[in-house]
Amino acid sequence: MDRIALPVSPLTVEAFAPYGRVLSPSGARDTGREGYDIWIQPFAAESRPRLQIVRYHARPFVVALIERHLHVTEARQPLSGSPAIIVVAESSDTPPGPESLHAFRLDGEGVLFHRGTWHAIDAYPQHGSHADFLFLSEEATVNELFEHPGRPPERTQVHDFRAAGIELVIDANALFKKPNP
Ligand SMILES: NC(=O)N[C@@H](O)C(=O)O
Repeated sequence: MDRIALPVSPLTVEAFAPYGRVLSPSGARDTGREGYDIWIQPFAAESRPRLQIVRYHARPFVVALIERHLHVTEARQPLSGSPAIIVVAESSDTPPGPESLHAFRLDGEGVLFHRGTWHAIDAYPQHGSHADFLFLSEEATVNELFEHPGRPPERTQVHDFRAAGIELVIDANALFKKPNP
């Protein structure tokens, strides 16, 4: 098994742009009224939206499976629990290599994936027992994955690094490297 370390990058609008948007009230508002600003986010789904709360339990910082959803721009907003690390790669028809994966730490700010952005099926709580997220997806994608887990999904593409003989280990130490002043 080839063991490859994945450094963790600070979550910034620019750094995350290839994978999606950071959900934060930044830049000019889109609409609103006196004393009330609205930033419209480009969420898109081809079936009914599905709002979920997802609890990621603490787990080893090892990435085995990644996936991408072809018919929804999935959104995740931290709710409670520990900051958590997500692993992403740009949308591509063929699965990305380890060199194309990037890990980001979500600590308060959420993200909206571009359609088809590859992501680890897990998020990795940095400490403690779990990390809870508000999770916006679509009914058809979620039902395929969780109501019919034995059936190969049509709306989601999955890739198994473990089956390819690759063990991806998130480099948690990089979390503590402060950006250069
Ligand atoms: N939970 C959910 O709707 N989808 C997951 O497969 C995911 O992490 O994208």
